[in-house]
Amino acid sequence: MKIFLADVQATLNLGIKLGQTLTPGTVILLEGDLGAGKTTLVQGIGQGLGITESIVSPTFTLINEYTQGRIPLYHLDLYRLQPLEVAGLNLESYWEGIEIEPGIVAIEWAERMPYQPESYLCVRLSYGDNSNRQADITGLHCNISELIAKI
Ligand SMILES: Nc1ncnc2c1ncn2[C@@H]1O[C@H](COP(=O)(O)OP(=O)(O)OP(=O)(O)O)[C@@H](O)[C@H]1O
Repeated sequence: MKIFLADVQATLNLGIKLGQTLTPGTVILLEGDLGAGKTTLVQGIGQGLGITESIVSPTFTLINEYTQGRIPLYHLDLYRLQPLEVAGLNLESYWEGIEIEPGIVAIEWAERMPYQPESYLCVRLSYGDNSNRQADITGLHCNISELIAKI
């Protein structure tokens, strides 16, 4: 499904709806060029979850965890890593909920993952004309039609 995002608020609004709708254990793979709007979407997800802390890209910390919302938000950014380094991170523990409370796992630069979870939502953001953006939402083994009906 393709969604036109006319401005920053439209990107935030999409994230807000996702944050209000998604269930614990959902993995969102975020793809798109530099500045395509990945972090903005996660900021919207945070708002939708009721997180009031400011959400910044974890480019250097790799993972930021926010636990004050409806369910936890785990925000990862793989930009600085090579696939082999990603492979050593044991990211599965985030979506399998091992030793953590299950939440939403949002992964920026998911293209760098050498493997993917068994089920996920993928949001690919791209530049449109006049500096707007487009989101292309796909999914694997997740009920995407039910989700899309809600957003
Ligand atoms: N729909 C939109 N239309 C126009 N500008 C937008 C839209 N969505 C987000 N932006 C703006 O694009 C800029 C980059 O957004 P953001 O930082 O979220 O991108 P990013 O994909 O996370 O970048 P990076 O790859 O560098 O981490 C920000 O200034 C943001 O406000």
